Amino acid sequence: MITMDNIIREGNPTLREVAEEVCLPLKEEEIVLGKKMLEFLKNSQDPEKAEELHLRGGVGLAAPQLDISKRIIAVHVPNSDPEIAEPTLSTVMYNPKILSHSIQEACLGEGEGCLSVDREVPGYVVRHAKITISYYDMDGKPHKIRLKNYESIVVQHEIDHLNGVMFYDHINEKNPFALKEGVLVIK
Ligand SMILES: O=CN(O)C[C@@H](CC1CCCC1)C(=O)N1NCCC[C@H]1C(=O)Nc1ccccn1
Ligand code: NI
Repeated sequence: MITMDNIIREGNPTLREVAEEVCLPLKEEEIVLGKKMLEFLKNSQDPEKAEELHLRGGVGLAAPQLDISKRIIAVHVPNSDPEIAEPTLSTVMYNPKILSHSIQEACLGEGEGCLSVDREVPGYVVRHAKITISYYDMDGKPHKIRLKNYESIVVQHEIDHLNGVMFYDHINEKNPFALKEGVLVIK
């Protein structure tokens, strides 16, 4: 089972590498890894398990964060409505690829963090507001989906990890909270 001890921190060169695509059909170990990444996210969002296992709550995880330089990400985005248990997006993506994106940009009003970054880095991380992505799931099935708002931000943060990009690379150094006209701020 994945715990915080398995997550590498900034300074580890793997976080700055461009990860390798996985080959289809997926290897058994790549399917098992995907399942374990998704399980980590679910555990991290379960109060009891998170406390017991000392997990920081996460909505996304990329294989490079486990020192595995492969293009595999997992996302488990809970519904913003606490009444609804069903997550809005919960899946493992192999070879995720942004096919197209909106001109409009967006950022999280609270900025971003990263399980591989043990410090606060204030500032807006401006990303594409909407993206169309392709990926393969654990069964090797191809998907093409459109994402917007919070899910779009989460997936972009994860795909960045596959390209050696950290969230703070996007923050305006001169004025971290500078916002161009028309950038959507997501609460
Ligand atoms: O690459 C992947 N990562 O680095 C884990 C990150 C991914 C998100 C950061 C911004 C967009 C994707 C992550 O999840 N976090 N960042 C650090 C601490 C907080 C945590 C988080 O946002 N938790 C959360 C949010 C809502 C509900 C439940 N938990
Ligand atoms: Ni991260």
